[in-house]
Amino acid sequence: MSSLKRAAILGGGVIGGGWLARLIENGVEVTVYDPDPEARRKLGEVLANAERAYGKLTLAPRPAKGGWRLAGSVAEAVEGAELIVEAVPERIDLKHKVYAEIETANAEGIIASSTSGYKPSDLQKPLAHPERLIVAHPFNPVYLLPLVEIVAGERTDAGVVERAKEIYATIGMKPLHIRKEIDAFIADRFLEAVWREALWLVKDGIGTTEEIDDAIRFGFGLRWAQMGLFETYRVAGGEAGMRHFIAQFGPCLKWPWTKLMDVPELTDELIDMVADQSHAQSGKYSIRELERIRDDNLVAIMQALKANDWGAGKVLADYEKRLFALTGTKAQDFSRPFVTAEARIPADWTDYNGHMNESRYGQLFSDAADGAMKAIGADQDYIARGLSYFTVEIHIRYLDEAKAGDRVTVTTQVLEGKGKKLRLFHWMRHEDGRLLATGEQMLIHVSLETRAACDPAPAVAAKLGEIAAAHAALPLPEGVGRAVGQRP
Ligand SMILES: NC(=O)C1=CN([C@@H]2O[C@H](COP(=O)(O)OP(=O)(O)OC[C@H]3O[C@@H](n4cnc5c(N)ncnc54)[C@H](O)[C@@H]3O)[C@@H](O)[C@H]2O)C=CC1
Ligand SMILES: C[N+](C)(C)CC(=O)CC(=O)[O-]
Repeated sequence: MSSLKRAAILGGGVIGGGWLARLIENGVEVTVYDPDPEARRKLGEVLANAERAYGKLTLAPRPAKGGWRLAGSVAEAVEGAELIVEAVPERIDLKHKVYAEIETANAEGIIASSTSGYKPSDLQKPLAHPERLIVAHPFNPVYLLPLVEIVAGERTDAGVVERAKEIYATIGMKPLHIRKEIDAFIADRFLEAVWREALWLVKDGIGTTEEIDDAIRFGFGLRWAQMGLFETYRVAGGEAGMRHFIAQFGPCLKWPWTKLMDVPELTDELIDMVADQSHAQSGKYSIRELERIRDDNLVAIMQALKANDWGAGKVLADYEKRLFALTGTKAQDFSRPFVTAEARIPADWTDYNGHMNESRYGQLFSDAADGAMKAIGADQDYIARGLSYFTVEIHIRYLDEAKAGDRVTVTTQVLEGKGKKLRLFHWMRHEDGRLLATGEQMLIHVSLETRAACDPAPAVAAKLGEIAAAHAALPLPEGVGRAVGQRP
């Protein structure tokens, strides 16, 4: 889906692994370099968690997963890559060393540093081609959180910034262009402030790590996830909004409500205190388990926000719209059964029998009916004009099992398409062509205003008539007109 075909990742740790997952889940081929002998195992575990989370996040038809491999050197990894993601540890000498190695093998790819705080002008200083370096600062888990802060250095080419923004948008992200360079950009200045304050609160014995986390997650953390800070405080000002808020709470800014001017020294005693409290708080889970808990919660939050077309949920909705539009524009031969739905089965579609639950077959056939409606021009715009189709009957035959992660495709034949009636026959197949289920479905064209049956608009009737006439020449599908309990 992304016009980006090939990327390289240097550093396959927490952030490099997250980038790898996001890129391959969007069909990009990736080569990774990481000197850690454990890199393959660690990346494999991150990718398994990411696949699970992505499957829950969206059902939109994503492209076939991109492949990935480990390279033996930086030079080997970056060869031919359009995007070079640098995710090595936060040390500028190391980053400069890696850039020098990149320059021996790749002169054109965008170098996108994941740095949490170095200014791009400092990062690009020793480069022969500094114009192609940007900061693209992501947030953990990179495969789920949409924000990426894009920062250009003094010598970055404006075209590189634009191309990078386009790439990140197509892989489901929200590129936020930070127009002025500053250490730690926007988000990390915040996180750093909160982190410093929290360390003081632990050191001074005001709260444990768990109590501090509770203060965030039961209260303002929920507000921040959906409205940020300024909008939240505007609302907190009541009807008089921001001006009243500042009038009321402005004086506190001069009271001793923060320790931000001072940083607690990271003594062994403080480190032990934080680490021990953190272990008491959540040591019963492994890090991978905690990642899965975090991912499930993030998916639920983003889906809730999507339902409200708001914030991170709107980014998800726009990403899905783009994916659906791409499927819609695929050239199809409508004289034969055509593709109406595609999906990779998410883990939570499976049930206690260890396979896709029966209700999800119905969901996929419902998606297929939407695909057929789109094919005849009964799309979102048409529905917005007050016309649509309602399903009045469906008969499903469950012929095989599908497991989490399986890719399935539905093709559809129009059995009848005249006047108000639309009768469809769907085949759901595994990737290798094995039949998984069939569905025969009757839909009736309706006015959404009167909720009663009516004829379709002329353009839809004409397109449907064209496809129905072509399909009338095809043999009737095996299984048409089947009733429950009927033997073959
Ligand atoms: N962990 C976080 O929450 C975030 C980190 N970042 C930034 O991402 C970058 C990477 O951080 P993490 O992934 O957290 O670190 P990490 O320690 O998890 O991973 C770094 C990886 O780089 C590898 N590495 C070391 N030298 C290398 C070299 N010469 N070439 C290739 N790989 C090499 C290491 O083996 C390791 O696997 C840093 O710049 C950091 O500031 C950005 C956003 C969030
Ligand atoms: C702690 N940190 C500075 C590495 C955090 C980030 O850079 C972003 C994040 O994911 O929190």
